[in-house]
This record gives sequence, C-alpha cells and structure tokens, in this order.
Amino acid sequence: MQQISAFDPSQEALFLDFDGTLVDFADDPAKVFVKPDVSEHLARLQAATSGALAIVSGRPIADLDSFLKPLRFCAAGVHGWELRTEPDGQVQHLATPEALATVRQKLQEAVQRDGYIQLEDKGTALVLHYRTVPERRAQAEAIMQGAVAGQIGFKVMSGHCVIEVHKLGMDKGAALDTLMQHAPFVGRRPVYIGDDTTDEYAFAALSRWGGRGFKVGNGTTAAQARLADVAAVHTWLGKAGLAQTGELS
Ligand SMILES: O=P(O)(O)OC[C@H]1O[C@H](O[C@H]2O[C@H](CO)[C@@H](O)[C@H](O)[C@H]2O)[C@H](O)[C@@H](O)[C@@H]1O
Repeated sequence: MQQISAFDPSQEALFLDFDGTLVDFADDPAKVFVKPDVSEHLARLQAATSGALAIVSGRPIADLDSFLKPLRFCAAGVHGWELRTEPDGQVQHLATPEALATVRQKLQEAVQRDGYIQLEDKGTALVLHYRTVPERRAQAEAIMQGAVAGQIGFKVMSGHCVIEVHKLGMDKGAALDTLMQHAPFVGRRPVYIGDDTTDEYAFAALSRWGGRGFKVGNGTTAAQARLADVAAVHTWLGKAGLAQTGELS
C-alpha cells in the first residue's frame, strides 16, 4: 500500500462513493445523514476543482441530492445507470424499471414469504437487505439466485449486507470512464474513494486515466492506498479542502 500524497485540485478530479465512505451505515437506508462539516468540505473541494467532484453511488441520484441538499454534484447513480454530468443538469436514465419486471415480481413474492429480508426498489436496480438479520445472508443469496435463474442479461452483486441486481452492461468503472470524458473532468487525473466490492470496478478503471484509489476499511482491493473508516475519509476531505484555502499549516 502506498502513502497518501496531497490532493492537487488543479490537476486531479475527485470521485466519491456515498454509503460507507461519506456516511456511516444505518439499518434503514433512509436514515443515513451527511454531517455538516462534511458538506463544507465537499463544497470547498467542488469549488477548488472547478466542479470536478462527482458522487458515484449505488443510490439513485435523487436520493443523493436529498441527503446532500442544498449541495448538488456531478453524479453517477445506481452504479452508473443514472448519470448527471453537470451539477444542475438533467439526470440521464440509461435503463428503465421495466427491464427488471420479472425479477422484481419474483423478489417481491420471495421477500413477502421470508418476512425478514427487506427489498429496496430503486427502479433500475433491486436490493435485498439483510443488515438487521445477518444470519439470513444465505437465504438472501438463494432468493436472488432464484429470481434470476434461467434469465440472461442481469448482473448480481454483493455489497455490505446487500445483494443487488441490475441490468448487465454498467458498473462504477464504466461510469467513471464516462464522466472522465466530460468537462470539467477531461484532462484531470481521477482520485476515487470507496469502501465496497462494487467500488472495485472504479478502482480497476483508474489506471486508464492515470488515477489513484483509496479503499475505505479492510478487504481485498485494487486501490493504491487505504483510509481506515468513514471518519478518516472526513479528515482527509477536510485537509484536502483546507489545503486549497491556505488555512492548513
Ligand atoms: O455505492 P454506495 O453509495 O456505497 O451505495 C451502495 C448501497 O448503499 C445502500 O446500502 C448500504 O447502506 C445502507 C444504509 O447505511 C445499509 O443499510 C446497507 O446495509 C448498505 O449496503 C443502499 O441502500 C443501496 O441501494 C446501495 O446500493
């Protein structure tokens, strides 16, 4: 693992995962919150990078906006199936909820029968949550396998206490590639911070752009360096933002 060198806002762009990176986990996905000082760091870094700061998340962009309000950023949501290349631009939806109709129905029925595992419907992705019942992980995996069995064109991914499915053909690496081809990211080197297995797609893409990745927490990773936890991410963002204003000695 490398040491983390200082962030250069004139040459680098910042790509940030949301859950487990900017915010701590909660049992209920609706109950996470962004600390006020983190919002300040993000606003500073957005200005310092001339807008080259994007949130890259499994969440829909509307959810990200609501948690980060009043801030808005360039964003890739639902693992890249939603894209916004300007903070105040329109969200492009690159898939439709109908693509998951059959899988959705099967998951709804199975979750109802199970009674413990929760289903989150993000339109273009469906998530089985077992954070409050970790002993039901194998059951969640079996439910997902049953829902996609015999069908092609779906991607199933495991994350922190979740099993998620969306259409094949998109991931956070492809999302990063797309954003890097838009101003103000063009010509910059990406710095990506993320904690989950789904962030590995983005870490793998970084070499195409001369970038570097920071993995939050433990686990196998293609990232070049690590930050211990969400608090360490906040500290890093604070230092990166303050360094630009000359407030950091
Ligand atoms: O790509 P991310 O921004 O990390 O989003 C990944 C998933 O985040 C959410 O689930 C995770 O956070 C929940 C709230 O803390 C937690 O309950 C769950 O166990 C975590 O996996 C979100 O609900 C998913 O839709 C995202 O895909």
